Amino acid sequence: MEILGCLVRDFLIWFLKINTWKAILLLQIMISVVLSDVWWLVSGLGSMSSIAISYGEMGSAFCGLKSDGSHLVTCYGSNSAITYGMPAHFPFTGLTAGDGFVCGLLMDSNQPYCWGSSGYVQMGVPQPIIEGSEYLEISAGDYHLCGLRKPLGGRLRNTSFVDCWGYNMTKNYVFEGQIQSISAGSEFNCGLFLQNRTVFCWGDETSSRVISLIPQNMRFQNFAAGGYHVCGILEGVNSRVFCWGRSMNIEEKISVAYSGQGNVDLAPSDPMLMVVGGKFHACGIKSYGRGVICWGFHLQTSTPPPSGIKVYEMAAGDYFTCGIQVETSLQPVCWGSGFPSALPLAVSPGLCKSSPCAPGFYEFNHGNAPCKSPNSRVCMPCSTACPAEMYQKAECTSTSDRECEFNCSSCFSADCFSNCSPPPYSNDFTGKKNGKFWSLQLPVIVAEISFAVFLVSVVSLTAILYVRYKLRNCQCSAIDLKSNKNGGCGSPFPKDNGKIRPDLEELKIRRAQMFTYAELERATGGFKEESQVGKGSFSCVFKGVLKDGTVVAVKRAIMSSDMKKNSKEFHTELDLLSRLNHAHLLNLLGYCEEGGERLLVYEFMAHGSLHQHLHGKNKALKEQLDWVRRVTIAVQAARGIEYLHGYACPPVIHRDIKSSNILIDEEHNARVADFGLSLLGPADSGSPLAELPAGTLGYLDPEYYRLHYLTTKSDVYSFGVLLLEILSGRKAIDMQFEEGNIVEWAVPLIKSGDISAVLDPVLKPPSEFEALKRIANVACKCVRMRGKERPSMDKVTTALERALAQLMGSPCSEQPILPTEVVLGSSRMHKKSSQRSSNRSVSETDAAEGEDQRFEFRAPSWITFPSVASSQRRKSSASEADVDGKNSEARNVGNGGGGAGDGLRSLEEEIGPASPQRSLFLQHNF
Ligand SMILES: Nc1ncnc2c1ncn2[C@@H]1O[C@H](COP(=O)(O)OP(=O)(O)OP(=O)(O)O)[C@@H](O)[C@H]1O
Repeated sequence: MEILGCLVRDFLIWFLKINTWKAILLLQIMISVVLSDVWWLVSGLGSMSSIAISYGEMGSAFCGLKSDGSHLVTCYGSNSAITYGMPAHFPFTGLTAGDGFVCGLLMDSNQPYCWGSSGYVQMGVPQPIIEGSEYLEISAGDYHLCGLRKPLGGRLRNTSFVDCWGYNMTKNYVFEGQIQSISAGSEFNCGLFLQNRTVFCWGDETSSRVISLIPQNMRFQNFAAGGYHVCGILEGVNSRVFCWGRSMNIEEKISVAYSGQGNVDLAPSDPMLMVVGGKFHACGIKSYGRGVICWGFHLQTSTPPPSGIKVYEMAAGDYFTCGIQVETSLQPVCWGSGFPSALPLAVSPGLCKSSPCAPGFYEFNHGNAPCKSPNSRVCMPCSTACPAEMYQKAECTSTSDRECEFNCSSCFSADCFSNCSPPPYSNDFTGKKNGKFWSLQLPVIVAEISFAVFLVSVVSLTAILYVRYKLRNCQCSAIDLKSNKNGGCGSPFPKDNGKIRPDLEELKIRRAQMFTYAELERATGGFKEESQVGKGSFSCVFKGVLKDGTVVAVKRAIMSSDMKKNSKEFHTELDLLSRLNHAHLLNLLGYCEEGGERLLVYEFMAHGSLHQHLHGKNKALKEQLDWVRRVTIAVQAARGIEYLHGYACPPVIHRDIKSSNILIDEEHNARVADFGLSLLGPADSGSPLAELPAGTLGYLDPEYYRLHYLTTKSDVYSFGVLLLEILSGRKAIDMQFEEGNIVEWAVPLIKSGDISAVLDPVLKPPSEFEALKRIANVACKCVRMRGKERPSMDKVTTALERALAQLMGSPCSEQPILPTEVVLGSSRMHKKSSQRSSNRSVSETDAAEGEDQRFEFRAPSWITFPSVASSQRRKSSASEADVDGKNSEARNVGNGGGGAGDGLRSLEEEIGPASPQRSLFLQHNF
């Protein structure tokens, strides 16, 4: 509701910002929805078309079928493997492209042929291929290609066959029902059933959620998959676009707005002829006038789509899109980021077909015929019915598009007026024609003006009332605060009143406060050495006392030229950080940014860090940390991380879970610190999406370190190392032992059943030894080499809670009684949906189900949830038994935990190089 309120308010503000006349026109246009029915054509990130765009680390390249009708291909771009490796003499029916490669459907054999380079799809005719198989359409995702086989007759006429090649996809898929077309997204594919016009998808939906979000009852004319979303044009009169997936919704808009890196526009309501999908955006050709409109994510540096031109064919790369303009000798124009805006080659505006154009299409002919063969032609979809204010001058025929003209007697848009106005210098008001014009238009204009005045009055009145209402509310809350606290003296954060200590709980749910450098300097006694309580790689931490008596920890960045950061980004990120709110996260209270100084102000943790307890010089501290305390700390830290992954909005990957970032407060409760620091890391490359792995040696997830594949499971790995550290009392890396790496030392011992060899010799083994065994098994699962095989944090938390209950001698470990029940953010809002297809294929069903490794959108974190009992939470965890160590560890022995070295070696072969841009986009924005 709050979000809706914000949107309505934003809309009103924006509405008032634009001038009244425009506002009225807009309102009228909104009121008059154009009813239309269209046939059209689509092409996506990888769908087949006469043009295709390859993208990726090797550079981008545009390929198209030549405009002379020869069906030969021509390419342009910075990926030389594509431009030089292009098979110049093979005629193709259509093209598609993925990350680093382009594929064409060979005209002669109807088989795909690829060129460029890909670690996953074989270049040439992809292998293995069923001999003699012929394809109707091909479509490429990031690292795979799929082909829809030509339909068979007989009893198989209602069965469709799709063959795929590439990363995680090499399979022959069989579907019940006739598929009209397919379109590949980044790591998934979708198809449109011919009969019931529903879309189904299959593949990996981890990052996109396109499978679980498929609209069940919507019928589509056609559709296109993008990187992490799908957009389709709905059947019916208004040909509206409907999109689903991760990059297209309102949460994205909010999260991207907070990250300050770009914008997310929502899908338009205009009738569309065609849509294409880029990595995180989509573009469509409007049904009338063939203008382009784009939505979804766009970087702030993106060039907007061209206006005032007619586009006939479109294809999308990752962050840009190109279209063919017939008016400029069939040369492509491009917009977005990372590609030239005009390309020096002429390409066909559509695929040549040998059959006559179907109803709703007309034969394209713009001077010279685009197809060489006299019997083939490019068929273009007819524009939809004429928009409001226009009447149909000529119908769509087999050779020409529908023609519409403005109806000058019912103008209400600027376009219409300018079209209907008499030409300049003939403004003769006494003229017959003009006299007629004005006699027709005058009543309309008068009505428009009266309506405008009325509308402006209503909107202004509403705005004034709204502002007054808000102001009154603010005053009330200020008064409330005053009266509630300290007999009405001072603001809730009394910077200037040294006597009043602010309520920390209240601070938690508010944004971070800005401090002056002088204030913090005073609080820490001039950052004197005695105030220093810790030191990190990039900062020193000082204990300080604010003017009001609040004890705080002030983290002061060590000054370096690299630390210069865009001030706006700094604020945006602080804003994000200050929205995290959980009992087991260290709260950010404020910040200071003055000159080169960067200071963060946190709650002070009286008992320092877990690292100090486990590995500090004071041995007594380690002994004081008995098994119950250690496991309690583990449970609480797990809850904090679980919140970051599952409930913070946008979710946060911590990236630096380690014992020195687990702080212990006055009541001996654990708090995860340094969260979101990834968001505060130096931004330098100009591209918001490029960054190198960061973290601490010994805790760093090998998958992330080696392949830059960053997901929430990277934190799970680090947490596994932390668990081993808690159990053994050893440092993550300690070269005084023969086996210096804790994972390589502990995992084989645990797997061989020798848990006692791992336990900290400083403590006696507890009577409930099984509980520690359970935790050791959880730790082993967390440090598995492949992220997909690690449990998610919610499952880890549940398993640890049970172990803690057992350790505390609870008679029923299914109902753990916890020392400190989490108060905030522990309600599970969304049940995770399993990876599934709405129309399962035969071969899909035997595919192994991986662990969840994804982000999910949750209610915003600043909305606090009622506490939910652990047993309740457990119900939503699907397969915790696996985490609990009661089964299948043996099954996973070969998966890495035991043989870390082997796992690392085979990792790059087994796991695709997650596009760093993709993972970092997710990391930054979701
Ligand atoms: N809020 C706090 N209250 C009390 N002590 C703190 C607080 N924050 C940090 N410290 C202490 O300061 C130390 C350094 O913290 P900091 O976050 O700067 O570095 P780190 O996480 O240990 O290392 P790195 O920056 O290399 O990751 C911590 O280990 C802890 O002992």
